[in-house]
Amino acid sequence: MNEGTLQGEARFRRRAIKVDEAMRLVMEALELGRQESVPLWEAAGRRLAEAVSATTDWPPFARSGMDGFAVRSADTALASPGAPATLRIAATVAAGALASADVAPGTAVRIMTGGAVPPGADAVVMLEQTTDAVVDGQPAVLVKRTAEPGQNIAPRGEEFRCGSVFAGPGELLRPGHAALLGTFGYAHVPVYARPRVAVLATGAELLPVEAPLAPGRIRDSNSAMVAALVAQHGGVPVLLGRVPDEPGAAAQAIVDALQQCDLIITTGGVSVGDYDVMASLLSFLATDHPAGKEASAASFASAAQTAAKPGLLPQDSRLLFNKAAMRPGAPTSAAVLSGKLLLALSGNPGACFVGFELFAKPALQRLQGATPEQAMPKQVTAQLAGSFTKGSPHERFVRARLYTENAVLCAAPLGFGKSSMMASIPEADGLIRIKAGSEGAVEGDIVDVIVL
Ligand SMILES: Nc1nc2c(c(=O)[nH]1)N[C@H]1C(S)=C(S)[C@@H](COP(=O)(O)OP(=O)(O)OC[C@H]3O[C@@H](n4cnc5c(N)ncnc54)[C@H](O)[C@@H]3O)O[C@H]1N2
Ligand code: MOO
Ligand SMILES: [Mg+2]
Repeated sequence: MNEGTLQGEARFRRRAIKVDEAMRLVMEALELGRQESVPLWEAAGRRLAEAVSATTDWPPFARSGMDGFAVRSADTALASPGAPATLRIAATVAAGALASADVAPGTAVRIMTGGAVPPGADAVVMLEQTTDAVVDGQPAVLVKRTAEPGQNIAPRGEEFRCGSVFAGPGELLRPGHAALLGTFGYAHVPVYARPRVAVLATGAELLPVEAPLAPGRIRDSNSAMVAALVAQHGGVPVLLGRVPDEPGAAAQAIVDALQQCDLIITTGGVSVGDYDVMASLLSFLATDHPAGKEASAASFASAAQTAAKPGLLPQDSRLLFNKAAMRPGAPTSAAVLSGKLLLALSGNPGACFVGFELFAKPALQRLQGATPEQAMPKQVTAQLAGSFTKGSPHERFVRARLYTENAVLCAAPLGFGKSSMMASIPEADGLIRIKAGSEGAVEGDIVDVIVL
């Protein structure tokens, strides 16, 4: 593939699809991700891959809820402060031990919180409601009140019956689940694996972060941002660095990424410029490509020098979209390559950020076990604080700060919000959706906002 064809393919006709449709296509293209077993200590924050159930009744034995005395409630039926019941102390039981004697009529067992209630007892009287005594030279206790049957005892199986399911596949594990998993002996937990996400920057102008600036060049900031977003949303970023706008290099990097990653994110080179390498590579999947789908697929394969890896492409490969009716990020593209999702985000940092939130974040959630509904961006309505005009007919995603005033959620558009700008990205709490076809929105309007 020479520069001439690259130019021709990049200019290949593209049809913009609505953002909601694009998000749906991405979601439909994804299967649930890989599963693995992780130590309990790492399980919180992951989604479960299999149902987990109680492996015993819980509590596993009748437990005392107080420090005090295990008694037969009938022995205390007539007790009062003036005429306490006198019970001989038959044994003492700490948590973790079993009493050496049962509670026979006229006796009590001294018991600590968490101790197993001995046979015979049906109530625990708290220490504060008793007085120590000695009767016939034997230790005894005076109980000054009637004990109700069951008082201060957690019966066996009160919370869980053995075998009952307490969390199902796809459920997001919270610290409370960790407590239950620990209780029921799950030292390892079946969860969805953290997806490995290839992060590849395209563009001959890009320098590594550590390099001094040179005329006309800039440092690659998208890789760092995308890697941070991937990690924030549960994935493992695999940094593939930068490739120049050269189809062979880009295709080879992508073919390598397919072998070690679950999802591929590229940035840059998706527009119609002479050197927009991703647009050119993806055009091979378009069914109405001038050269024909097969011919252009072959050109991708040869660009990637995949001869040594037969079968990797173009099986199970298709274009999902190569233009979305949105700004920023109109040229954002997505494809399935060898069964894996490739998201080609715009190089402009603002558009790259928005593209990640709309497409990559949901994809990461889905790969980690979320249902399509759970995976989609969380959207709320808010009152627009400040007006916003727009020129293009496309739907607009405006970086915004969110705050509440008089119990109303407000969204204030941030400055420096152009596609090429990044100053407002760190401050953004949400993306205001300004409807397609509108000329904008005015202060006080109720708008949809994607919460970041
Ligand atoms: N004639 C047209 N020109 C452009 C159109 C159009 O429709 N017709 N679309 C514009 C829109 S909208 C966008 S968005 C950009 C998309 O550009 P690309 O995705 O092709 O990205 P590049 O051309 O590679 O770079 C754009 C811009 O971003 C900088 N960049 C790229 N990669 C990085 C990186 N890793 N870190 C930091 N900055 C990066 C790059 O230097 C450019 O300044 O196209 C418009 N053009
Ligand atoms: O679609 Mo672009 O990100 O507006 O400049
Ligand atoms: Mg470009």
